[in-house]
Amino acid sequence: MTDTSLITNGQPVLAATAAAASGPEHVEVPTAYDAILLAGFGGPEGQDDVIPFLRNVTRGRGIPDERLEEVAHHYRHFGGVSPINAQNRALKAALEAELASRGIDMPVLWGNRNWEPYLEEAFTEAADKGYNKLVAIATSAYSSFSSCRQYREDYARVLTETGLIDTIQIDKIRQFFDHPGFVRPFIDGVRDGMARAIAENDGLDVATELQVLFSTHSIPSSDAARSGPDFRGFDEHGAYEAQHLAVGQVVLDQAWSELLEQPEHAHLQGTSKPAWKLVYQSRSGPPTQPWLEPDINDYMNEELKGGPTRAVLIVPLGFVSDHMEVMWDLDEEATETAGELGYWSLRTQTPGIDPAYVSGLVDLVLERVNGTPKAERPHMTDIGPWYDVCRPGCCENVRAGFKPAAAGVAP
Ligand SMILES: CC1=C(CCC(=O)O)c2cc3nc(cc4[nH]c(cc5[nH]c(cc1n2)c(C)c5CCC(=O)O)c(CCC(=O)O)c4C)C(CCC(=O)O)=C3C
Ligand SMILES: [Fe+2]
Repeated sequence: MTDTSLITNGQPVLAATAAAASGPEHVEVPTAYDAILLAGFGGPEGQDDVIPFLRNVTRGRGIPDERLEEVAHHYRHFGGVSPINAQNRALKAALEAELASRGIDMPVLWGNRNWEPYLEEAFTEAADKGYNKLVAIATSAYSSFSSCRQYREDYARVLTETGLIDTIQIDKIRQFFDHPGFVRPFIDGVRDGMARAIAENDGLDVATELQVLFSTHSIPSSDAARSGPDFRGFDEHGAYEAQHLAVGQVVLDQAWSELLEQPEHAHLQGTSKPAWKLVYQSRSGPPTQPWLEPDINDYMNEELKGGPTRAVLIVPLGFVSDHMEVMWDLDEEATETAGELGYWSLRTQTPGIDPAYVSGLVDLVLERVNGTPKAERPHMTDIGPWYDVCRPGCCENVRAGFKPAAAGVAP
């Protein structure tokens, strides 16, 4: 008999692992998935889309249109067009090309949480084509409500609304913050960024005058505390902050050692790496609600100002592509703050469609197809490899309350 408390989305998880009371952490049993679901955030593609898009993002929270219009100005500034849909179209094409080049016959369906093409369309297309077992790639690398659980809740909501909850099984690849495919583009960006900082700032003392700012999306502190499974013993900022700190350290260490391998930088042997700091951006919500800090601009204005800093590298560590938060909050605002302080600054690349990232995502899918044992799964921090199946209560939103989620252990 199967234990029905162990469900992905109303269906028993693989029988081989259903015996464990808390469900499987890593599904080490091959699974014949019919298709990949690329699950995106979605973004507006013109001025008329902006408010309807923001209503979707804030669905169920009853935020008045006047307040949404305040948020809309970032989008309005860029003609009402978010770059995110074009980036997901490019990622879908790149995944298809990578799969084809490896001779893997798996279709890629694309659906967004907040804009066309919606998850509804992707699930309906899957059902029409008889694809009943899907493995999801959500375009978000870390553990938190916004970057993990909210996708899973939307799979459950949409499968329920479309009446497909008992037909389609959806699983997900593990959060990939420390997978080498995701980390490699950041290492390349930081290594090359340090080289440029040295080349463009005469006599720069890297150890004291260059700062590496790893930036990620701030989230409410209550979400941070609930990010990841609580039995892992993370501190009050949860898995979200711990994952970023661990990845930032790896990126800087690896970028530094690759820089020193270059003959023109060999003279840096024996000197100290630049200082680095995890900072946050894109805070929203009422000022009374605590969110993760420090904000990247506050950090420069309050901590770096008046010190020896001459150059900053801004590394968008929390982001998979150059979407609106990167283009606005980093390339406009943080870059302006750095300029006002007289700093040279450079924003380094996101993974986008970097070949390492694309092939890493395909490797992550194949882990699930092949049931790769945990011990053989690549991971660059001690925190990973992350779970295939989210743990009970993982990444819950205490503000919004409990909602059912697919692709995890219930509840
Ligand atoms: C952790 C995180 C990621 C993960 C990073 C990743 O996935 O890479 C992410 C991604 C994104 N967030 C995005 C846009 C928005 N996020 C909002 C609101 C919020 N995000 C939050 C967190 C995150 N968000 C939170 C805690 C809120 C407050 C809502 C609440 O209290 O629960 C709002 C509402 C307005 C506002 O509140 O400012 C908008 C418009 C876009 C699209 C960008 C584009 O169009 O290019 C993307 C990819
Ligand atoms: Fe967001």
